[in-house]
Amino acid sequence: MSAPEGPLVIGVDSSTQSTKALVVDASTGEVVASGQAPHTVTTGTGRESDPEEWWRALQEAVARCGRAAGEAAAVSVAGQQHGLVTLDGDGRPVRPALLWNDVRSAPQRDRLVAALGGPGRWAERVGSVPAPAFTVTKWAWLCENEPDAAKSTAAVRLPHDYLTERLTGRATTDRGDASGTGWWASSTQTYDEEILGLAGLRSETLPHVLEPGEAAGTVRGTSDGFLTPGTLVATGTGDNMAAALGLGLRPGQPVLSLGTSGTVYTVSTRRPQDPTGTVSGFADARTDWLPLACTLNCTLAVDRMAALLSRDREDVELDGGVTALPFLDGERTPNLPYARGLLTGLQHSTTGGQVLQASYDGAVFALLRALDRVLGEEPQGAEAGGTQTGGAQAGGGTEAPLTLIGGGAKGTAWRETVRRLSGRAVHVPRAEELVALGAAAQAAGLLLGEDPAAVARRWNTAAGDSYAPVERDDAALTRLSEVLGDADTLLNRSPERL
Ligand SMILES: Nc1ncnc2c1ncn2[C@@H]1O[C@H](COP(=O)(O)OP(=O)(O)O)[C@@H](O)[C@H]1O
Ligand SMILES: O=C(CO)[C@@H](O)[C@H](O)COP(=O)(O)O
Repeated sequence: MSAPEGPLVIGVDSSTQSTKALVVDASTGEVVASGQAPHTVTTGTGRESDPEEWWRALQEAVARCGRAAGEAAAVSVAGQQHGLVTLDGDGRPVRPALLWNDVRSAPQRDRLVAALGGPGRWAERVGSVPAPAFTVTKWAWLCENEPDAAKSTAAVRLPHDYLTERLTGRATTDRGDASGTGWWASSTQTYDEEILGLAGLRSETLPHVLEPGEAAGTVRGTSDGFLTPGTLVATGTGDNMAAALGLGLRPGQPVLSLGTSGTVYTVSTRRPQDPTGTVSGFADARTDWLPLACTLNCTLAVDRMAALLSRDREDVELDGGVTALPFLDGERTPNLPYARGLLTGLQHSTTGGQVLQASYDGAVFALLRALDRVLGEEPQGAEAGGTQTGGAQAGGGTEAPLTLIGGGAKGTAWRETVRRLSGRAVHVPRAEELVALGAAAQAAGLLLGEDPAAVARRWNTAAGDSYAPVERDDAALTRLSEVLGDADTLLNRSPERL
């Protein structure tokens, strides 16, 4: 590896399953070192992680980058969105963080939506109709179910806020991640006092929202020595906002992220306001917007099905006539918090490979159903000929290709399922860890005084392999739509009847 041409920066992705750190040459975008450390996520009725473990994992992942990490001039931390981190007066976690994929706050979500005046009011004011994934519903759940923990809470942070504050000692966040809380209003770009009142949260417990391009601070001497004191710290942001930076995404370009969560999103110049709640109207990490739909059941659900079938994740078979809706954790898109996995169409002739392929189909179908609505949020991004179940007409035509990122993008079965069910061209960047790369671009932008998306484009991070459109499998899409409709009662069964 050649000697770095420019200053080094560090990008961190503290996501659901692990922390990934990249040391990047700010001039060329070359990844000169990388490190990863796992997280523990509870698997009971809730989904929780210990913020202190995230901090240890960050230190471990950066330490695994070796000496180059100590030479970095700037760092940025991107994190899984929405997580509720509650800190006591000494900055210590009051309890484990409630994660984005914990759906226990579904009842509180329903009550909060009604209390403000219904989905339309939320969409217009906040940009999103909150899902149980949102921080505001989790806080309401905590107040009702663990009042002592709520009373002990002196500060509320998102995952990336918590880690950035451990570095700098300052309580800050950014508009991108703030837009996933449910109490930051995209209409005013401020915390919404009425919503905070409905949730019973004091605004003084929240961090300051930095402007895009501002510094969160510098690494303080007491940051356990794994980074050089005085290193610049950028705002950080949510993981999907960081990935958009990492791709240097332009308005209207659709992205499908296949990670622990599945997400479909684009950058939009128009503030999203979807009253159906399918599209969350997030802010991006710059000055635009990030209309996004998210599924709870993506790579982990399909991996679980592969394990149940004792099959390798690539060992699939097509055309089995089997239909699976792998909603093992409940589902967010569509909004089915109490759903469980559903399999139908099984016959004596059905094979394990067909069941596994059906699981991929169900997971990708749930994402593609939202694609048109996501793209419809961008004036010039609205694409001709889109349909509810997959976007473009067969053959792709003039539509922008679907950019595929996340761990699942490395898989052939995932990629081919997206091609077959979308009928669109698919582009897979060679760069991995786009979230961490986006955080690195943000750090480089702060250091060099550049737009981070322009930095990513200068680094040519989106370079990769393109796959031509194939005939869209309309029969599979129709079958999936019909099963989803016919199973509505089953998928909405209340928790006590599960
Ligand atoms: N080669 C691969 N083929 C298919 N899937 C993969 C491959 N490598 C990793 N994955 C999937 O990627 C997932 C992790 O994706 P990632 O984006 O890193 O997660 P996170 O959302 O936590 O950041 C794993 O759950 C795994 O199922
Ligand atoms: O909830 C969302 C987006 O609204 C998720 O995308 C989380 O941000 C988790 O991200 P990953 O850990 O799957 O990357």
